[in-house]
Amino acid sequence: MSVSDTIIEIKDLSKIYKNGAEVHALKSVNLTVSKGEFMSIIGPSGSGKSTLLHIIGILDTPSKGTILIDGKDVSKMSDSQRSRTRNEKLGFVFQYHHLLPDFSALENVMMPLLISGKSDKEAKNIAERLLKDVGLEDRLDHRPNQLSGGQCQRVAVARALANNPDIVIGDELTGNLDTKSSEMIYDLLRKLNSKYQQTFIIVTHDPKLAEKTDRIVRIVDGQIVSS
Ligand SMILES: Nc1ncnc2c1ncn2[C@@H]1O[C@H](COP(=O)(O)OP(=O)(O)OP(=O)(O)O)[C@@H](O)[C@H]1O
Repeated sequence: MSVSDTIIEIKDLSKIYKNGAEVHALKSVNLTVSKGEFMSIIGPSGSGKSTLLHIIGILDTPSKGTILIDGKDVSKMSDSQRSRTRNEKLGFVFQYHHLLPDFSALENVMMPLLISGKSDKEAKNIAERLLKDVGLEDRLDHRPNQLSGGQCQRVAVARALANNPDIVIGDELTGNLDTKSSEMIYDLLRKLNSKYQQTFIIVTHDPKLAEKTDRIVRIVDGQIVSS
């Protein structure tokens, strides 16, 4: 693998939470992720999956070790550089969709594009294309309460892709959905991964869903035990 194929490089990374009893949530984790990988992180409850995902998403900082995103050391960045990198390079989908209830599907996907300075017309074109990609071209004007749970998550996926991030992160993104809708979302992610060549990193409890990804990273007690 050449250096330019690497999008995330994690070296000797540890996370210790110190509120009350010390918890060693991650212990000397090493992980290299290539551009365009479709990867899942699995492991028992409390094993450190979300902690690792939050550090990759620049939502949290390691206690020790380094994380390079696209060759840049995130641990050495100022707060404003961290925010900029997060906005430019990362897209997020969480267990709950966090869509704005008073806005339509189209407006929810347009929102991050308008915030990043796109014109109304550009934002609308991109949002329409992405909502078509997730199979919701006939639901553009529906608000979240007029959509099913699976459809809301599909809007959330379209919104995460709006600013064309290099890395899309999903934390138990199908945790509230039934098996059929969950599988549909994973098949959709696979399709988007092939179409846009973005890197997908998804935390899940469900080994059957993880099987749908190209690489499974298994964490037990803060350590990667297989990859
Ligand atoms: N903010 C925090 N403060 C203190 N301890 C924390 C904090 N967040 C997580 N932990 C602890 O760190 C460990 C790893 O938690 P983490 O949420 O990363 O696990 P997880 O594998 O994602 O679990 P789950 O599958 O149940 O969501 C756990 O023991 C947890 O109690």
